[in-house]
Amino acid sequence: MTNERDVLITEVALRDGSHAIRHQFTVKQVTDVAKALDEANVPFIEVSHGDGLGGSSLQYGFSLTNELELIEAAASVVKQAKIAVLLLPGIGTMPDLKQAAKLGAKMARIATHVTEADVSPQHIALAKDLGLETVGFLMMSHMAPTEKLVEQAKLMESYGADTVYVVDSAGALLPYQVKERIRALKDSLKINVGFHAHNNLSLAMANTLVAIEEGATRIDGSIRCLGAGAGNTQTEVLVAVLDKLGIKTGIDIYKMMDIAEELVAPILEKPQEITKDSLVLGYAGVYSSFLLHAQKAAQRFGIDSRDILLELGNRKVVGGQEDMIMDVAAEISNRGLVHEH
Ligand SMILES: CC[C@H](O)CC(=O)C(=O)O
Ligand SMILES: [Mn+2]
Repeated sequence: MTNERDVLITEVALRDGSHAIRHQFTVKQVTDVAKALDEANVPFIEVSHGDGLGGSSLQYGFSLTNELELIEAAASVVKQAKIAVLLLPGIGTMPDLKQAAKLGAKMARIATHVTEADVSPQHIALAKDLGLETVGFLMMSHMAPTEKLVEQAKLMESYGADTVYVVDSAGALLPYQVKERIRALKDSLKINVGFHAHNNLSLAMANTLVAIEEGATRIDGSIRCLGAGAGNTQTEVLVAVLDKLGIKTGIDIYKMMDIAEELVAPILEKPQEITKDSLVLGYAGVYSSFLLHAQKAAQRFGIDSRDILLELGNRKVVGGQEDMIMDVAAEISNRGLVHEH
């Protein structure tokens, strides 16, 4: 395979996909998938709890396997790929990042809400000090106007990030909105621009292509759509589409198809598709990682999960406010009782 790449893909199934399987990855699953992705020449493979380093908790869901063990295992089987880790300041800590680097992580993605880049300077600086390739990851990008996004991206650039990502956490952005955001970042930043999609409105591929057209060179995908909500841009499909467009990823399409079919499909509890709930995530602009939490709350209170998700969207609830999901479910359920009597 060639190492000539126009676009550098980060495969996120072993991190974003953790949400979809309730953080139940085993060491064997992670090593098998990471080794195969490495052999397919994927340049970056992200491994962490779905909510990033330190995410294993009552609030976000306990991991079956300690993520540090998963990171170490993945790092031990890759030859050319770099292992990336996600860190949300406030969930993960500086010691977590140091430990991940010691175990073989080579890229740190520091994620904040789109209006809160100013919580990330210490983490970005530490990642750089550790010699890691450093990415600023602006989540829920649909919630801020483009000027705000640019302001926040510039902050991350000033802290030392090598790349800033527009992250469509809810899968809520429409193609023209992606176009405007990526173009504005390309016009305002000197560093790389990246894009991370969720497929809740079936727009992940279209949005990713628009982002690339506007100059994004760092792109996330999840193989077999193993990501939160309806998953991300499906990596093996993206690799094929980019190949048809003459855009080089350096990734082996046949190997990616085989990994999707033979290694990743069996990990899924059910095939990834746009269900009524994942559609509502995109429609209402809700964090994709809230999906299973909302379904659990709906079951507990005997209510429709779509009502919970719509209300979370109305309230503009963001990452870190997972406890609101139960609160909202309880309120909806109480309101229901009031109506009945
Ligand atoms: C909770 C972290 C989140 O899953 C990061 C991410 O992939 C996103 O915001 O889309
Ligand atoms: Mn995501």
